[in-house]
Amino acid sequence: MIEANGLQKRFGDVEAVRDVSLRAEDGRITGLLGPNGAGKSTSLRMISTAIRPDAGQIRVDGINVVDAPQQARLAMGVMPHNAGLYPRLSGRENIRYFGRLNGIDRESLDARIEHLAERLDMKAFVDRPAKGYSQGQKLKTALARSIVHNPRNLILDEPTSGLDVMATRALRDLIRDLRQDGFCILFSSHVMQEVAALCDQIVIIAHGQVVARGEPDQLRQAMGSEDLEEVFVRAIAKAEAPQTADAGEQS
Ligand SMILES: Nc1ncnc2c1ncn2[C@@H]1O[C@H](COP(=O)(O)OP(=O)(O)OP(=O)(O)O)[C@@H](O)[C@H]1O
Repeated sequence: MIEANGLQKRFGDVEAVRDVSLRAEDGRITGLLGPNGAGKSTSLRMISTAIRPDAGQIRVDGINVVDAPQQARLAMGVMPHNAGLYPRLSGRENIRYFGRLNGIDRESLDARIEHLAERLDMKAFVDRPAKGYSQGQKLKTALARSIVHNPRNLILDEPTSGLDVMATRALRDLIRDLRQDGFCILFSSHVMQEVAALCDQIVIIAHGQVVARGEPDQLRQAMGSEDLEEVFVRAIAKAEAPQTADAGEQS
């Protein structure tokens, strides 16, 4: 489980995150949705220990990520935006390298990679150099790499951006499978349809603040529209009229 409370982060004059709180449960997919520049990546980077928040608390499976970042990292798999693979290494070697960095011993690592290659249907390409991989193959390798240490929480930053329809579909299926396995999954997107297709819970942010949250049906009700695209637009409009922004937020 991932819990963040009152996150704030400033880069010089830019208030990237002003007030973000969220709770992502095990066995559920939580989508962090917002327009470009809303503060999604910054929030996920704070949660995944890449940067320190200026204020606020983050707990992953109860571990305080600011006080115990290394311990927290073991509990999380992270797929950053545009995560690259080493092109000359095979998929297996890419995954193994990450596994070794995470301190997994050689024997359990080999077994784990074999399991993931089977689970993610990677056998046909996992021993080829990554430089020839299709988008979908790259994605599976990056996903396997991010969960090689067997975390219970998975954070994905705009995982489908730049992917074609087939690769997007394959990734969605994989994410659903991981939910089935009990993973807590938190991912960001600026595309409402993307989030609607996958998420059990949606947190909408704009201008660094949470402007609405809830299950898709709760959001439809709160924003008075059946169309989730319209829900997104209305929630963002509320953020742009700050005096009414709090009224629309659902817990
Ligand atoms: N390292 C940084 N230095 C300066 N400004 C930054 C930095 N990182 C983010 N920002 C700024 O903070 C704001 C939020 O950025 P962030 O990347 O979190 O948004 P986002 O919601 O992920 O957007 P996108 O969908 O475009 O990726 C933006 O105005 C961005 O320019």
